[in-house]
Amino acid sequence: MAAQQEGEDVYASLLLTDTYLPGALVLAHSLRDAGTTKKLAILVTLDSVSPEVAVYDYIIPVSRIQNERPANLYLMNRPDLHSAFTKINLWKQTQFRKIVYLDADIIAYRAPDELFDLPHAFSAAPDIGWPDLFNTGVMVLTPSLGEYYALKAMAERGISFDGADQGLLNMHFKNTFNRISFTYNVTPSAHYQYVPAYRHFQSSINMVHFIGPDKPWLQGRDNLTGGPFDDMTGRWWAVYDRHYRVQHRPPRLLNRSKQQKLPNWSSISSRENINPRANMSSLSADPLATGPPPPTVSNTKLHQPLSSDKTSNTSTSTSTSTHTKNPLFTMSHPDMTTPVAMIRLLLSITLPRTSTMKIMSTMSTMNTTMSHTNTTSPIPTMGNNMIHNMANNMSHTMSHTMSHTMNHTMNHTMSHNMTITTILSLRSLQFLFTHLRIQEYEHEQWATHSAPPHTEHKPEPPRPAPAPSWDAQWHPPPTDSQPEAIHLPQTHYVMSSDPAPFVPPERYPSPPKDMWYEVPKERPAPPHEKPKAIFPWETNRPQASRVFAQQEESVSPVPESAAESSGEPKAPIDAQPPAEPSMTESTSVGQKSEPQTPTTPSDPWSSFTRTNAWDEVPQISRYVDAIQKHRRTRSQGLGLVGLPATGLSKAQEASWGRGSRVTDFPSEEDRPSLPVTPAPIRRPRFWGGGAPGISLEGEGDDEQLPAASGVPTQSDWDPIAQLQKLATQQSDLLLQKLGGSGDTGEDVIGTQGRHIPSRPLPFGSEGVKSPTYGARSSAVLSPKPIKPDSSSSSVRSIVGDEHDQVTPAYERPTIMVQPPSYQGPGASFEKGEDIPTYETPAPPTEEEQDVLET
Ligand SMILES: O=c1ccn([C@@H]2O[C@H](COP(=O)(O)OP(=O)(O)O[C@H]3O[C@H](CO)[C@@H](O)[C@H](O)[C@H]3O)[C@@H](O)[C@H]2O)c(=O)[nH]1
Ligand SMILES: [Mn+2]
Repeated sequence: MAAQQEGEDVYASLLLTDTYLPGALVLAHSLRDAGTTKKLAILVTLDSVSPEVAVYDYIIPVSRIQNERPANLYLMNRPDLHSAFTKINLWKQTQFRKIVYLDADIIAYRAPDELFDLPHAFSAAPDIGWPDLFNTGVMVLTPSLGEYYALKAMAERGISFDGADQGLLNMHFKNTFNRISFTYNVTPSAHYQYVPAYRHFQSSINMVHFIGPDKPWLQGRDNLTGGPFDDMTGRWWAVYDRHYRVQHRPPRLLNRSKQQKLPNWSSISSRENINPRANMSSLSADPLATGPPPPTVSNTKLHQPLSSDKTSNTSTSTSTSTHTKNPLFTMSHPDMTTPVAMIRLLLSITLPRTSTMKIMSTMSTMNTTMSHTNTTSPIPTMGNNMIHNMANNMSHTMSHTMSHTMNHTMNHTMSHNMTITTILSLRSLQFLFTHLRIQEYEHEQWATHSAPPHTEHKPEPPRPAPAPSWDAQWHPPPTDSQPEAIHLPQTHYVMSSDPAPFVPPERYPSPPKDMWYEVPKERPAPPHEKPKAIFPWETNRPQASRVFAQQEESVSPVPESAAESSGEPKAPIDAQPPAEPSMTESTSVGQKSEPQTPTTPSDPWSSFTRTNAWDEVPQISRYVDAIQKHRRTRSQGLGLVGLPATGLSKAQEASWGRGSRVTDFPSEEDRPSLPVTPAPIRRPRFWGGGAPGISLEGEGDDEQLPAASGVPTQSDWDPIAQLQKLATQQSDLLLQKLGGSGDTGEDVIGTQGRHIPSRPLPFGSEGVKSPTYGARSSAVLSPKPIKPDSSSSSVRSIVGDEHDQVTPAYERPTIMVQPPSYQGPGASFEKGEDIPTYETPAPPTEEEQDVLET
C-alpha cells in the first residue's frame, strides 16, 4: 500500500508485435505533444522489443500470456489478439501508484492527466459495441498483485467471452468498474458513426481509439473523404507526420525508375551518430506546421485542429530533438548487399496470393541462406538498387491483412528459428515495408497535386479529387462535385490458389449459454375411462390369492410353525408364508411393496387375479405327487433304501406348497451328508408337529416304503392296544437287560422301539435344556433307568398329548391318495434336479445322538 502511494503515475501502453509500433510511437508523441507531466511506460514482450520504443520512459519486458483456447477470438474475427491477455501484466506493476493504460492504437487529443486523480481502483469507458461493457483500450487502474493473480488465473483457464482481455476484464470487474466518459475513449467505427453526436461533442474529445483491424498505419491515408472517422484518422497521421515524415521528397523519389534514389539508411548501431536524415528531420520537424503542406484535402483538414492545439507547438521542438526517430531510417544499413532469399521473401509477401505457409517456408530458407552469408557483418545488407527493386515489386494491392499475417508469422518464426541478426534485418524489412507504402502514398499525392519539380518525369495520371468537405446539414452538395459513389471503397478479390489445407481452429466457439428450448408444458391427461368388458372373466374376475416373492421383501417372515398350522399354501419363498394368505392379506402385501403408486380402479395390475393354479387345481397337486412318488421310488432303487423316502409327509407337502418352493432346496448332491444313521428320521419332532407329525409320517411311509412283513394292516391297528403292548414290552425288555440277557433284545427293539441307555452326559451338558427338544429332554437328561411310565409318557408326548388337537391322518380314512393323472416330470422342476427329501439337515434324534456318542 505504501509502495503504491509512493509509486509514480504513468501512462502505459502495450506492444506485443512490431505491427503496432507506429501506433505506440504516435501515442507517445501525442501525449508528449499535448504536454503531459506524467511519464510514459510501455510493456513489451521480449520478442517484440524494437529500439524505437525508447520514446517511452520505461520499457517493461513482460512475459507473453497467450490464450490457449482462442476459439472465442474467431467470434470477433480477431485471431491476431491471441496474446491480448498479456495486458493483465499491468496489475503486476506495483512500482507505480496509478496507471492510465492506453492501447497502442490510441491517439491523445489532449493529455488526460486528471484521470490519475480518480479514487477508484478501476475505471474505464463504455464500449461502442456493447455500452454496458467497458472498452479495455483505456483503463485507469491501481496495480495490485491480488488482482493480477486473479486475472492470471482466469487467463490460464481461458475465461473470456471474446477470447481476449476485454472479455476477461469485463467478467472480472463486472460490477465494480467506475465508468468514465466516452470522450476518454472515442472509438470510431467505420460501420457506425454517430455524426451529429460527433459534431456536437467534437471539441470535448480527449482520446481517440482506432478499434478493429483497420489501424490508421495499416490503412494509409487514402480515401479520407471527410467523415468523422477520417477526421480522426487524419489526426493520427498528423502526429505521425510531425515526428516521422520525410519532408518534401521530390516525387521522383519513389518513382519506379532506376535513376531514383532512396533515402540513405543508417544502421541501428550508428543511428545516433550517423543519421543522414536527422538533419532533415530537425529542419522540418513538423512539416505540416512549417512547410507548405501537400495539397491534399485531408492534410488541410488535419492541419486546422493541430494548429489550434497550444501544447503541440510548445512541445514540438523538444520532441523533435529527443524523440524523432524515423524507424525506417534507423533500421537499415547504408551499404548493403542483399541475400537473395531476403529479396525473395519481400517479393513473396507483396503478392496477395502468398500464403502464410509460403512465407514461413521462405523464411526458413532464408534462415539457412543467412547462416552461410557473411557473419561478421552484424546485419545483412542490401544495396539501394535492391531496395529499389523491392519497391518496384511492392504491390499496392497488398492488403493490410496480408501485412498483419506477415508480421505475425515473422515474429513467431523469428522467435524460434532465427538468429538475432536475422531478426534485426527482418525488422528493418517490416519498417521498410510499412514506410514504403506511406511514401508511395505521399508520392502519389504529391504527383497529383503539385507541379512536378522535374519536368522530365511525366506526372502520374491524376486521381479523382476527393470530395470537398461540405456540411450536409446546412449546405447542398457542390454543383461540380463528383458522383458520390466514386469514393466508395473498391475491393479487389483474388481467387485463392493457396494449396495449404484448411486447418480448423482447435475448438469452435460454444453456443450461447443463455439459449434454451422450453419444453412445452405437459397437457393434463384425459380422464381415463375403463373400456367395456368383452370377455366374461373381465366382469367375473376371480380373487387373487397368490403372492409374488418380489412384492414381499418388506414383509417380516412369519414363523414357519404359524404357516404350517394355518394349513394354507405357502408362498414360493420360505420367508413369506402369510398366515392368512387371503385376498385381503395379499392385497395389503401388495400395497406395502408399492405404496407410492396409487392405482386407479382400472389399473390392470391391481385387479389382476392372483390365484395360483397350483393351489387351486387339484389335478396339478396330484400330478406333482405322482412325480415325487416316482422319484422316491427311483432313489430307493438306487440303493438309498435306508434314507428317508421323504422329509415331508404328504400332508406337509400339501401344506407347504409345491410350486417353486421345492426348487429352492438343495439337491441331493448338493446337500451335505448327514451325520446320521440311515434310520428313518422322525421328522415330525423336528417340525414340532408332535402327534400329528408322527401319524402323518406313518401314513406317508406306508405309501412309500414296501410293506414290512409282520406289520398289521391299517384297519387292524388299534393304537391304544398297541401302546399298552409297547409299554409292557418295554418293561419286560428293561427287566431282561437288567438281568444281563440281551440276546433277543435287539430284535425286539428293532421292531418295537429302542432302549435308551442310561449313561452320564459329558461334563457341562447336565441340566442344559434345549428348547427344541424340550419335550424329550427329561428322558435324555434323566440318569435314572427309564421306567415304563416314563417310556409311555414319551410316547404319549408324541402321540397322545396333542391327540385332541390335530386328528391324525390315519383316523381320517376319507383322505384318499388319488392315482396320478399325468406321467413324466413336472414343469416346476429343474432339469436334472431330484425331489428334495430334506428341507434342512435335521438335528440328530435321540437315537442318532446315541449312535454318535457310542
Ligand atoms: O498484434 C498485436 C495485437 C495487439 N497488440 C496490443 O494489444 C492492444 C489491443 O489490440 P487492438 O488491436 O488495439 O484491439 P482493438 O481493436 O482495440 O479491440 C478491442 O479488443 C481488444 C481485445 O479484447 C482489446 O484489447 C482492446 O482494448 C479493445 O478495444 C493493441 O492496442 C496493442 O497495444 C499488439 O501489440 N500486437
Ligand atoms: Mn485498441
